[in-house]
Amino acid sequence: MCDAVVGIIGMGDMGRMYARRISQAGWRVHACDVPDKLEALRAEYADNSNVSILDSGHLVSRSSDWIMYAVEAKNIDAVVAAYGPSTKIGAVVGGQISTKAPEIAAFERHLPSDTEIVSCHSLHGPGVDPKGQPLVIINHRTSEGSKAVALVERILSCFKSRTVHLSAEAHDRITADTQAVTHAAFLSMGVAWQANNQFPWELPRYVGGIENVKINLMMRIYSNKWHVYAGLAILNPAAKQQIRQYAESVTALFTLMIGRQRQELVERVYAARAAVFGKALKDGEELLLQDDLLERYSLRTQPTQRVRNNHLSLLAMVDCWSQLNINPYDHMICSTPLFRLWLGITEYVFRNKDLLDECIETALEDTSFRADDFEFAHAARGWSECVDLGYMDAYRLRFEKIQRYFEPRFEEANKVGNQMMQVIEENLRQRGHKAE
Ligand SMILES: NC(=O)C1=CN([C@@H]2O[C@H](COP(=O)(O)OP(=O)(O)OC[C@H]3O[C@@H](n4cnc5c(N)ncnc54)[C@H](OP(=O)(O)O)[C@@H]3O)[C@@H](O)[C@H]2O)C=CC1
Ligand SMILES: O=C(O)C(=O)Cc1ccc(O)cc1
Repeated sequence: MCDAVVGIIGMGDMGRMYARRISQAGWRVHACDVPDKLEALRAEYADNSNVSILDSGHLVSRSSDWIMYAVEAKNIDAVVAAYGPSTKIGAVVGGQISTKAPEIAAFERHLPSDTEIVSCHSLHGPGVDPKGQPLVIINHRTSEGSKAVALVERILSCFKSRTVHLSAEAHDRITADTQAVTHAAFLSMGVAWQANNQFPWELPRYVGGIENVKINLMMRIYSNKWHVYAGLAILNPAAKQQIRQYAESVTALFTLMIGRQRQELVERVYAARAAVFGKALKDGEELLLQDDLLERYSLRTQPTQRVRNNHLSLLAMVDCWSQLNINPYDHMICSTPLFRLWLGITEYVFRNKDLLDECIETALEDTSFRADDFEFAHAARGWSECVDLGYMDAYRLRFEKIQRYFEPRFEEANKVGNQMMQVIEENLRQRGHKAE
């Protein structure tokens, strides 16, 4: 029974995805955006009688039973300050912000004290089918015997997502890893390739399934909006430390590589392997990914033979998890499609001893990756410093510079990347690797 009105404040990519699916399931949706987007939104929803575009968040707040804020993380405080006091008596409020600390702080600061707070986070982009993807529901403030959580669950059940209940704090700790650190690695790859003025798919050094994943996901991130990535890194209290550790792991391993410190490098990589992948796979359990599947998804026009790489970005990821005592498999409950691929290629390298030894050997003996690795280490430090200092504007400038460089190939990269993600997600599903 669709007996409640769903309010959506912020009709960007995520707000519109929610409005479309929730209204299709039969709920009435009251939504708004900034004034200069209202006309276009009214035209877009002219044929959808379940969606009403209202003039402002005041009108949405006073007429809706569950109000979901889907605005930029950096704006959440100002937007809740503006519309929060207009919340209908008895309504429940939540948000879609990727990091919950600033959202919850804004709710606590600006909502009437009797307003119940039940928030959510879909762990995927607006173009991904929510079916089977993790959906976090956060019961932050409800009264005894309240039906608020049940209402939100009922509204969101049309996504057929895999619901997980977490506190805001646990959500942020886990997504600092599955999102902020993961993005930091790919953002750094983009900076390094741009710094050396190269498109990796044109180089014989970057051939093979693992390289395809790196390139496609790097392109996917840079083709998106900077504010999503800046918000979830800079405003997540747990992200700073984790991104800093990733940068430190990259630097430490790179230093051992250029110093040709074989014994130290082997010991460090194998210690990290033992900590993260120490447990053997159980009977019947398989690797998340297979390289042959990934081989197909390349932006390259000419097929070429795979070249050995030291995979510094992957060695550093496992070192970082190990230094922070993180078991990435525990984080599958808040995994995005991107994180599953990242963990997949990392596991692929670390669970294959021959491949791992090849990485170490390449790291010590092959200097052809040095220039890229140097820029990668430098970039990882740069992103970490930017996040540490909390510089939104610097983040935006860094991000958009690289975005402009790769932009000519985004359309094609997104097509190839989407196919790759779909096939791999399907493959994971068939083999019973769920987002859990
Ligand atoms: N994109 C993604 O993959 C995902 C994003 N999220 C989270 O969802 C939230 C929204 O992201 P996304 O949809 O991608 O971002 P968008 O930029 O596409 O949408 C945000 C919308 O909110 C509008 N807005 C800003 N201020 C107000 C206001 N006062 N009243 C009404 N509308 C306002 C923005 O307008 P204007 O542009 O003029 O500021 C914009 O249209 C973010 O917090 C993000 O972290 C969560 C999961 C996935
Ligand atoms: O998969 C990713 O990490 C993405 O880049 C898409 C994304 C961005 C923000 C979110 O809060 C959830 C998913």
